[in-house]
Amino acid sequence: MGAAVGIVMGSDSDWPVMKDAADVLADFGIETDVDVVSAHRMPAEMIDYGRTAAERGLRVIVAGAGGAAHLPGMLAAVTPLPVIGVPVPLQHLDGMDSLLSIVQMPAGVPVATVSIGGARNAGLLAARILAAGTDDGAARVREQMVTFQEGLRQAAQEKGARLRSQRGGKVGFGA
Ligand SMILES: Nc1c(C(=O)O)ncn1[C@@H]1O[C@H](COP(=O)(O)O)[C@@H](O)[C@H]1O
Repeated sequence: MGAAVGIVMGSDSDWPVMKDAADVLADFGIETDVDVVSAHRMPAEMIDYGRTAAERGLRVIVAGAGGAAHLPGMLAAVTPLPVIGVPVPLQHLDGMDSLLSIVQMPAGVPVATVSIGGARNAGLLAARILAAGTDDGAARVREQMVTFQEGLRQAAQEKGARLRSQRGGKVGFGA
């Protein structure tokens, strides 16, 4: 089977952030296709990528960009697939520029925007979108997600236990 999730970014300089999306999807055994696609610098190829994404078998696109981040919104304009936008923080403005560029989409063209630098959550959201299907593959991802969530619950409980023991039992509900 080909890649179900396309991970694209405006430049290879975004990869240290965007890698987290690829890594968590690999943990779920979900195949990804990674590339640099820039709305600003290669508009024709970007439109082509978005227009052909669904027919190439992609089911979700994760798009990250920094600064004036038009890439996620422009992809959402030309594909019927769900697009998850990742604001990439740059040296100036700490990613606020990118966040506001991605999140403030006009009505009719949704981009699901995660937090600044939140590529791991973008990957997890892509997995959840795939898990919402009715096929066997979706059921498999759903089961894995439940196991993943159980891991989060256990880790949070351990954090509480550690803190309570450091404080001699003086924190926690009703302390
Ligand atoms: N925001 C965009 C777009 C776009 O939205 O089309 N294309 C490149 N970029 C961003 O420019 C930043 C600097 O890129 P360089 O490091 O290549 O100079 C990157 O964060 C990229 O996502």
